Amino acid sequence: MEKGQIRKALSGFYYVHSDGELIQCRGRGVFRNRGISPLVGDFVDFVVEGNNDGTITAVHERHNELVRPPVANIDQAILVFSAKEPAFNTILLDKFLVALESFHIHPIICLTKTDLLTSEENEGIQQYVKDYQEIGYEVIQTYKSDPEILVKIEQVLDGKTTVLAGQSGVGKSTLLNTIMPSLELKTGVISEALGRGKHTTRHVELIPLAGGLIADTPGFSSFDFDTLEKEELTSCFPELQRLSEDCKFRGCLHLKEPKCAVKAAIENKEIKQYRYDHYLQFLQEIIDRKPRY
Ligand SMILES: Nc1nc2c(ncn2[C@@H]2O[C@H](COP(=O)(O)OP(=O)(O)OP(=O)(O)O)[C@@H](O)[C@H]2O)c(=O)[nH]1
Ligand SMILES: [Zn+2]
Repeated sequence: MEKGQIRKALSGFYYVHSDGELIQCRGRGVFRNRGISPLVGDFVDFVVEGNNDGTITAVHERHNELVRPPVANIDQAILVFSAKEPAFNTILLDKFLVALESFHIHPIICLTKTDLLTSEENEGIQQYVKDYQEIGYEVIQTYKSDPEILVKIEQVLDGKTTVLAGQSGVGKSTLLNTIMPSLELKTGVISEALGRGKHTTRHVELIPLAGGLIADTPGFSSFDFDTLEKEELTSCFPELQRLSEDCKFRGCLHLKEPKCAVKAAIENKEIKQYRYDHYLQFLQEIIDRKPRY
């Protein structure tokens, strides 16, 4: 029995990477019966049968998985956000950050379309960049055909499995094409109107790049708070999480509890008011959510 990782799935075959080779494997019938379907990114056991062919016999436990693109065991996401067109929006940014944190996918913020900013607009944006860097997020700034982009993200990609995430039109495909010109993804096509993205016919593949793996299909373009519990929200805001260790009560939601370190930090202007406001807004969305049965 051998071990490897599924790097690509196509027409009923899984291409398992093992010892520097790609072995074409079939899934076993048992997967279909149990409703498990192997995903790109899965670490698997397989048996070799004949010349570079094999059968997957077991799928190892997943660290996480995404639906769009369908890929498992992701370390990090490059969260693509445009500085303009569509406008930079901290609520949406925080929503994506919370989503990724809740999936245990490390977010890296990539600000695109910086070429569209006037110097005045850029000043405003740079203030936000500073805010997010102070929280601890890495922020990469770039624009279409930025000749420096690979240098900027090389270190980030090294040793990690990365996906690109972000809302429609922010430049995800443009960025992927710049770092991997051989992909030739279509850009600027508004396809969501038909209810199906232009990427649905593409098969996701994990491609080696700069010492890591990157999913060739961007995705993860929206998120609601369906699966998040209100007690988990603090941990999705790194600066609140750090402070909450000093809150008097375990499970403090930082609303009106006495001796709350988060409220104190707001008073002292140690953390940004808008981040706390977004925390409150998301908390309310979770509280108002219809119970799931
Ligand atoms: N001016 C400018 N335009 C850009 C930049 N990046 C992307 N665009 C344009 O923005 C539009 C959308 O870019 P895409 O790369 O298709 O965006 P996307 O995030 O892949 O969009 P979806 O596939 O809908 O999710 C295209 O017309 C791009 O040419 C940039 O840095 N500067
Ligand atoms: Zn508190």
